[in-house]
Amino acid sequence: MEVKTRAPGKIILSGEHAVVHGSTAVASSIDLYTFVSLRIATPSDDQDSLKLHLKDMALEFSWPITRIREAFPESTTVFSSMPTSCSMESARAIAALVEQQNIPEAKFGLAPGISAFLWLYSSIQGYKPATVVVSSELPLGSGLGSSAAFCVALAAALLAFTDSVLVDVNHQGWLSFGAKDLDLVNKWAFEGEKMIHGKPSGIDNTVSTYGNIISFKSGNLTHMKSTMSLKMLVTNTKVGRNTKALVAGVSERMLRHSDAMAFVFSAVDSISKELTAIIQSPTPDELSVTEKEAKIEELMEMNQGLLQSMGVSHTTIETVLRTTLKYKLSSKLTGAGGGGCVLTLLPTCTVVDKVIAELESCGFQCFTAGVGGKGVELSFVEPS
Ligand SMILES: Nc1ncnc2c1ncn2[C@@H]1O[C@H](COP(=O)(O)OP(=O)(O)OP(=O)(O)O)[C@@H](O)[C@H]1O
Ligand SMILES: C[C@@](O)(CCO)CC(=O)[O-]
Ligand SMILES: [Mg+2]
Repeated sequence: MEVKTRAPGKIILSGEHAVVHGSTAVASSIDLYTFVSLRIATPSDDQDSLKLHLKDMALEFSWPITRIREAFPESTTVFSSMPTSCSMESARAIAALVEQQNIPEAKFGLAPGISAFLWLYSSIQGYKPATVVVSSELPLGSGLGSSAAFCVALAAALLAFTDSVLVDVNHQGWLSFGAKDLDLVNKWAFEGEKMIHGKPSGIDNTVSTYGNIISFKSGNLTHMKSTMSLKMLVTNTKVGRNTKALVAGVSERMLRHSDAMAFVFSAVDSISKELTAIIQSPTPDELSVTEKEAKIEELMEMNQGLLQSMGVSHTTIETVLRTTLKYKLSSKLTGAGGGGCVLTLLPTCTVVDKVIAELESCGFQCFTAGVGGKGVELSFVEPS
């Protein structure tokens, strides 16, 4: 028996970085997914290793089960219902397991993801030989939550073969988890995110797990009932960056200028709260769709200004802002910034061809994202 899971990426409409420091943020899942398939080996497979295949990168890793057992002598599957943080000792053992794999230098950025995989696997499945295959529609390290989608899809697949969750193995097609099981997937995914981001707020794994549009503050999620359809253009500047380093940079600025940064974070909190109210306010009783869109655009511009003051914008992001403004469109970075992706609100009836052509002539890549779909799902596949 094999299980396949898919977990969506996300966009942050307002509040990235400030959310790490306790402000409200608003995020939505998008219709681009990371897929994980897990096949636990049976005795007839004669397999005594744990294999990880990163399909998009054409990379395959393999660890003898004896090495996994030595690295995690405490690990047993009884822990699968108790999400646990990776200890310093386990982190050292994982670093040694990753080092042995001789990752090509250009792909060193994958090491934190592989470490998260080893922690989640050994904690949830223990010492079983298995093959895990990962593929993704999301650009990695671009602000669309690839790390969270990876951890959520992985946690979901690993938990599907434990007694800690209740799933119907005979169901045909994509299947959702129950509410309690989603909570468990989310908690384990957060443990993985910690190994990739250092100090994540939890918003990315939460929106990838539950889907939809959410508002999030201090670890608490509120599902939003949007009364309008939001159309977003996503522009990938293709400038690589690392969320962990950017989050650490904002925290350092916070330590240097704590009073000023507290005001910045508080302003972001107000922006997210106002955005939450607009997205959910009934139409046309209060505001027309056009009025709502104009308000959202203004809030996005204000949020972008505050992100600049946190030090996480980038010259390429500024180029996207200037270009879209020529077409009277408002934009902000999304995710950790420092490059990566920029969001542009596309108000009703906007013609996008010209702005996309101009952005792509700068070497950027544009696409429109389906906003607010389902969260993580799973599907059981019979062996061929
Ligand atoms: N499909 C995948 N396969 C393997 N590793 C992955 C995959 N997706 C993400 N990762 C891991 O996550 C890292 C990228 O995470 P990072 O948090 O820096 O960017 P992001 O999640 O795409 O953006 P943001 O956090 O701003 O939304 C990769 O370098 C890798 O370690
Ligand atoms: C930059 C950040 O706010 C969002 C990254 O998508 C980090 C986090 O909340 O964990
Ligand atoms: Mg990430």
